[in-house]
Amino acid sequence: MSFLYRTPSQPVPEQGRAGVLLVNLGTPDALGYRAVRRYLLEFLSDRRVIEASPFIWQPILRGIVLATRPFTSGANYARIWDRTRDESPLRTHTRGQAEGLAARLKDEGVPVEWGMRYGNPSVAAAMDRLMDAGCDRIVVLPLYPQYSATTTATANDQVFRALMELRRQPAIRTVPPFPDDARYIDALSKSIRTSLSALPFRPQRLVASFHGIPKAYVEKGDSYPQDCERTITALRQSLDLREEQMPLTYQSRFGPTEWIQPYTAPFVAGLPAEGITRIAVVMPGFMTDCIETLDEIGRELREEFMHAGGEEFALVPCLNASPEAIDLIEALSRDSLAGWL
Ligand SMILES: C=CC1=C(C)c2cc3[nH]c(cc4nc(cc5[nH]c(cc1n2)c(C)c5CCC(=O)O)C(CCC(=O)O)=C4C)c(C)c3C=C
Ligand SMILES: [Fe+2]
Ligand SMILES: [Fe+2]
Repeated sequence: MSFLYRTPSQPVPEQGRAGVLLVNLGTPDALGYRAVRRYLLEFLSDRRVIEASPFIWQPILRGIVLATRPFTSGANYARIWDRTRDESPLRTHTRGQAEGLAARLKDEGVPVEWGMRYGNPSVAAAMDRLMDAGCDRIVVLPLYPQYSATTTATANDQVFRALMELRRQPAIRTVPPFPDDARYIDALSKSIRTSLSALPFRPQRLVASFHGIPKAYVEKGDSYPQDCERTITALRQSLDLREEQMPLTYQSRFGPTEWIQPYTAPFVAGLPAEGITRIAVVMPGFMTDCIETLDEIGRELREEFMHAGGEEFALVPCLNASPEAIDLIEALSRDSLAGWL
């Protein structure tokens, strides 16, 4: 294999061709220690995710963390795994979003591919397929509404890493984050209203839980919490809810350092003591359901809330491949395809 080894199998049409690449986080290929370990090793070796010096972090990762975490995470993945498709929900829903978008863009001859920052299908393979379809310009849509260096930036890094191996590079447009885009807020509002109206109880609180990041990253300039604030402010306005009725919290803390607060779990566990025993939880930062929404919130947090005296707990599903999600993804893609069709 030589440097600059990838050459597309199809020529670019004379008038050029645009394609769209959806990029999501990634998920293990299978259940079991080896597959979960491989995924966690790649994920947690990303220096945008763990900024500590690799000389200090890699021995800890390869020693303590990967000796234990694949077992605990693997048990959690086993609870949410789709046994029929033999894959995790994040992969199913990401594929569903790509297929939904492909159907919308088919008549205009715009191919759509999807790739994962960690694991499979890889971003490089997805890029190859677009180039093989004759694309010379690609819209990259990282599936994160709120910007973070730990997600959006590393997804884009992976795209540009793939470009480094191409003799003939396509033009790239990366879709900006969309924390308070009206079309995103509308899709969320609609999905929340539908979920809440089907509940057999009336929640006293609609808790919004976003994935957290280390506080130090924010102090160094990651604008992620500002984007989460923009989302929640727009969402409260759209649903006509006050701050107290729809509090903002952060979940999924990893490691011993301080992360951005308030933390979802203690916040929710403290609600019954204040007379709040019926809640619904929405996770607007996740475009697809995954281990963090279905297991950490849907199981773990539910148990903690009930144990603390809660009576009713509902989970609002993520947008996944719903028609509202496809409308949103299509609109965002078309913004960046402008002038290319
Ligand atoms: C320092 C560690 C981590 C940071 C920073 C982080 C940021 C971050 N992550 C998401 C979205 C997802 N994370 C998911 C899983 C997951 N996240 C971490 C760690 C950090 N995330 C780990 C170790 C894991 C693996 C699961 C586990 O072992 O607990 C997922 C789900 C993947 C799946 O397969 O279902 C998503 C999605 C965001 C949005 C974010 C920062 C804004
Ligand atoms: Fe994460
Ligand atoms: Fe988690």
